Order: sequence, then structure tokens, then C-alpha cells
Amino acid sequence: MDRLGHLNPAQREAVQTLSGPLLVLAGAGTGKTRVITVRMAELIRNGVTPERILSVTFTNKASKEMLQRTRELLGGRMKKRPWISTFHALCVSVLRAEIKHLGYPDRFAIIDRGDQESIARGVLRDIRVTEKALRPGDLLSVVSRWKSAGVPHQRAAEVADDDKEFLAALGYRRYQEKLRATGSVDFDDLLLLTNRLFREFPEVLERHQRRFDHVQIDEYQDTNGLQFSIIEALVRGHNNICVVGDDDQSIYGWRGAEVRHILGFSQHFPGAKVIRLEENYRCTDRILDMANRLVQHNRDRHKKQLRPNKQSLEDVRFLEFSDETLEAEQVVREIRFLHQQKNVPLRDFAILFRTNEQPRLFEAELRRYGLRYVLLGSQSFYDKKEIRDLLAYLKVIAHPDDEVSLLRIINTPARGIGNTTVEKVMTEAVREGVPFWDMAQRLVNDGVITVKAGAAIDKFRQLLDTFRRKMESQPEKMDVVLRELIDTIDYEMEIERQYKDPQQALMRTAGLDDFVGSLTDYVTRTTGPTLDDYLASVALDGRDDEPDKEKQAAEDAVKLMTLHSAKGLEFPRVYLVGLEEGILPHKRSVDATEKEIAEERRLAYVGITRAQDYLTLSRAETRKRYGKPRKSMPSRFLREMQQEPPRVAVEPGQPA
Ligand SMILES: Nc1ncnc2c1ncn2[C@@H]1O[C@H](COP(=O)(O)OP(=O)(O)OP(=O)(O)O)[C@@H](O)[C@H]1O
Ligand SMILES: [Mg+2]
Repeated sequence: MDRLGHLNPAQREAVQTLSGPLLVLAGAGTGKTRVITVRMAELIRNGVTPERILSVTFTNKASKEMLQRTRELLGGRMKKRPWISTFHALCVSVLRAEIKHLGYPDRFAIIDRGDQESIARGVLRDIRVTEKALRPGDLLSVVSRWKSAGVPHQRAAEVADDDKEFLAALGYRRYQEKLRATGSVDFDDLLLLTNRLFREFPEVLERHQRRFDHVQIDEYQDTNGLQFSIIEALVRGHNNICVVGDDDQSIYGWRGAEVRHILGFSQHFPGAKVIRLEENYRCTDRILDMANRLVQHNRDRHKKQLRPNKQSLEDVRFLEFSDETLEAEQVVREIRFLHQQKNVPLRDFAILFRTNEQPRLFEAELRRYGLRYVLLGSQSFYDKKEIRDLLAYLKVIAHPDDEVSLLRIINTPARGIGNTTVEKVMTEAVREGVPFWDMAQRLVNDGVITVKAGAAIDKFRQLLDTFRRKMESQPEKMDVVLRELIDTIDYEMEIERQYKDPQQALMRTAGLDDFVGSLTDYVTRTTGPTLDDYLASVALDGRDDEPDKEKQAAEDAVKLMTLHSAKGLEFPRVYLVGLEEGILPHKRSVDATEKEIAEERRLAYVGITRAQDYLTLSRAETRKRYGKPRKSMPSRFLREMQQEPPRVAVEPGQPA
């Protein structure tokens, strides 16, 4: 077979278009990700230096394949790798070098969702807004929306639409002050600040424009305005930009992604070549048929041909259960049967759902039968208490000013620094705008807190200083130092104290080993490891659209994940569960606008098109809400999948 023999003619054309703007606009499973993978290898074969190519991808599988192909090409003589990263990771690399221009410290910290929530709670307390008036989560989503739209806190009050948003505008300002005070940035800031640097500092932009000769982007339909603006600036000199995507799979509208970037690509980049792929290699004909029927109910979309390449082995099945417990029981029972009696490997199965409440019952069933599973996305590894505690230690070691993390661990495990003491110091520290540690010293001198408490604080500070020195002097041994820290603070005793159930305690302790293991992983595969860099990678990992979500997906286990985190992936057997009004489409969207319903429909489309051979759709007739069973209606999408799409109204006298 010749080098590109495994590609169809349209794909071949795409991978051989090596310069200028190129858009591959095509439906699910048509090989878009494969195209940019092979195209990268082609660029290198044609003499482009690997590290001068930037590929923005969303799945670990794609990143791995790209690296693999590059290695094959260069016969293992790869001195430098191409840049394969996500948008956020790209921005971290820019900011590490340039953020000082914006008055931030070089060693800024990236706060994750958990930190954001603690800060938001503190902010609302400070501005005396009750949870009833505005919940921390709501504050964060409004702030995130503003940030993605490029609205700075100074202007938020002007764009606030209602009372809630007005409160959020006040909160936004305070939130931003808190981040600035500790030299931290959140995920949205990564994009926002990079974009600002590129706009306000031409020499910075130029430096980064010179880094890359070619840029490729996967899942382009989900880029938001800031991401677009960053990329547009980056490629301005050469316009060697290749993007691939599918407008029918745009599912991040709620996070500010705009389909118009993909649909308007040719206007932004005049002379762009547009290639369409029409062969679907993933799904069987019946699965594809379902997907096509469903998505045709959306109005504003590019019409696409999608031809299947695989005959169905079985019809798409639709199962109805009397309640959600039975749904979980039966689905898992079937998986167990197929696995144990028919030797189907567990990795073939994926259970996809819309909301974070759904997986709990499936997990319980899988555990009951001892079937291995991984839950991807939502409740990540880093969300467990013991991991968050240790992460907080590492964060305070890296950033002594990180007060959110400090408060988490100052008395965990207990070391005689009581709540009242902490509160007194904190209140004064905030009022006077001095670091916690300095204020503690001052209050001991003033006799406001006891000498004993003061001594305990001082001892803790020394402990942190000691470990900071250890980590800095031997970064390649950070994992060993972390283990020593766990022993020194006797964290395993803390676990035994907290979890009386020995099984639980054992599991939590094993979690500590995994955490140390993740740091070992990091130091062995990184040249020039630093604690900051590690913490940044952890922060980025926790997000649902980051590559490492798939690290575990390769394992032989049933995958449970939300529809959002399933994008780009494929599985031989898919169960799409909870097809009910209020779940999918989601309840926020039931009496929602057509636009919101359309996004839910695209989510369902993404789910269906993850299935390679077998697809099962299910719903429960009743589902508990606030502890009470409620009747639920079948999802409108079920009906739509079974009927032909609505005809466009035809004027009298015109041919239909
Ligand atoms: N020309 C081809 N011949 C055979 N198989 C192919 C071909 N092109 C792609 N495939 C296979 O089809 C499947 C889907 O490809 P890929 O994941 O690249 O599609 P995609 O368009 O990126 O899908 P999505 O829209 O879901 O991201 C993969 O298993 C891939 O290996
Ligand atoms: Mg893809």
C-alpha cells in the first residue's frame, strides 16, 4: 500500500494541502482527526521542522497518534517534538514567558474549579450577598461568560442585565482583586490574558508568531471568540492554518463557543480551501441513519451527505424501564452477560449520559458485580478530599500567598491552630492587606492570639519552608519529597481518624499512592520539571476537554462519561441513557429557546455518533427528583429520530 493508500481521495487532498488556509468541514466519524494526524506527518516529511508545527487537539488518542506517526517518520531521531496541546496549555506556555508584561508574577498559579468555588464563597460573604440572592456557582458562570466575551470587571456593571447580574458584577470585581492579590489566574484568564498580550504588546505577539509556521486545530466548531482571536493573531503572517470540525457537533455554546467561526472561516481567511468528507467509517448504516434523522431537525446548519461504510449487525435498540434504578440494573446486567458469556472486553462499552447525577446508580451496579469501570470527566481523581488536601500542601509550598489552599490545610491534620485563631489572623490580614504569616506574627506580639497558637503557626511555616527548599533543590525527586511530606505530617493517621470503616481507609490510602505515582510519572517524563509546571498540568487535567481524560480510557474498563466529555471518542458498544424530557434535552432547556434545544440536539447527535457497532437508547418512566418519584416524558429526540424531518414550507405554486 502506498503511503496515503489508507485515505480516500478527499482526505488525501486535505493532507496534501500543505499551505494556506484550509477548512475540512465534515460530519462525525468521517476521519477529520485522522486527516490532521496524517497531515502533520506530511508536513514534516516535506521538510517542516516538527517543533514549528502547532496542533491543537482534544483527545489523548489523537495526540498519541500524531507523536507516533512523527516518530515513525523520523525513525526515532526526534530531537524536538511538534507542539501538540490544547488551547489552555498553549496559553500557559505563552504566559509563563510573558505574563510579567501585565504585572503578574512569572510564577503565577492556576486555580482550579474547587479553588474558584472557595473564592466565590468568600467573595459573596465579603460583599454580604446571601446564597439565596446569588449562589457561588452562578457567580462563577456569569463571570466566566463575561470573561469569555472579553468584558473586564470595570465594565461588568454596564452590561449587567438584571439584579443577579448586578450582584455578580460586584462579585466579579472582588473576585478579580482576590486573584490579583495572590498572583493567580483562572482558566478563562489564561485565554483572556494571552489575548491581551497579543493585542497590547506587538513585540510579544511577534515573538510567538515566529514560533510556528503551521497551525492545525481539531474540533474547530467549539472555539470561542477569544480562542479565535488568539489563533488569528498567531497565524497572521503566513495564514498556514488548517482547521477541521463539524457544525453539527458544536456543544459548547453555553461556554461562549460560536459556530459562526467555523461557518465564517472562508470570510476570515479569503482564498481558503474547503474540503468536505462524506464517508463515515465509524458507525453502521442504521446508527448513522438515526443520527442523520435527528440532526436534520436543526435549522441553521450546513447540509451534509454522510455515507455509511458498515452494515448493521443489529438494529438500534430502544429500551424503556419503569424507573431509573431498573435502567441501571438492566444495562449493567447486559454488559455483565456480554462480558462473561460472550467474551466482549469491558473496554468496548461506554455508558453516556447528560447530567452528573446519572452515573451514580450505574456505578453502584458495576461495583456490585465487580466489573471494572472508569468515570471520566465530572468526579475526577483530583476531586477526592485527600488528594485536594495534598494538592493544597503543594500549592502553598509553591505559592506561600495562596490563602485559599492555606486555609484548607493549616489545621489538617490537626496541629493546634484553632478556627478562632485562624479567623482572627485572616480578618486582620485582609483588612490591612498584609500576608497571613506576617499578620500572625504581629498578633502574637500584640497579645491578640496566644503564644502557643503563634508557636504552632510558626512551626507550620517552618515545615513548609523546609519542604519548599527540598522541592526546589531536587525537582527531579519531587515525588520522593512528597512521600516524605505525607509521612512527616502523618497524613495516613489522619485518614484512619476520618474514615472509621477500614475498607474506606484502605482505599483512601491507596489514593495517596496513586497521587505520589502521578508525580513520579510527571518527573520521569518531563525535562526540567518544576512544581509550578506540575500544578499547572494538574489544573488543566481536571477540565473535561483536556487530553488526559483519555489516559484511563485505554484501560480495560467500562467507560462512564457525560456527552460533553465523549466528543472525539468512539466505542464499539454505546448505551445512551436517560432519554427523557428534562434530562436530554436538559431541564434548563425544556421551556427553552429553539437555539438551546438545538444545542441539546447536537449533544444527542454527538452521543449517537460515538457508537461503532451497537447502540442502545434508554429511558425511565419515572425518575426521582428531590427524593420523590416523578413521571417523566420520553425525550422529543426519540420521536424525531423515528420520523422524517419537517418539510420546509413551500409557497403555493412552487414545486415541493
Ligand atoms: N479512509 C479511512 N479508511 C478506513 N477507516 C478510516 C478512514 N478514515 C478514518 N477512518 C476511521 O474512522 C474512524 C473515525 O475517524 P475520526 O475519529 O478521525 O473521525 P472524526 O471525523 O474526527 O470524528 P468526530 O467528528 O467524531 O471527531 C476512526 O476509527 C478512523 O480510524
Ligand atoms: Mg475527531
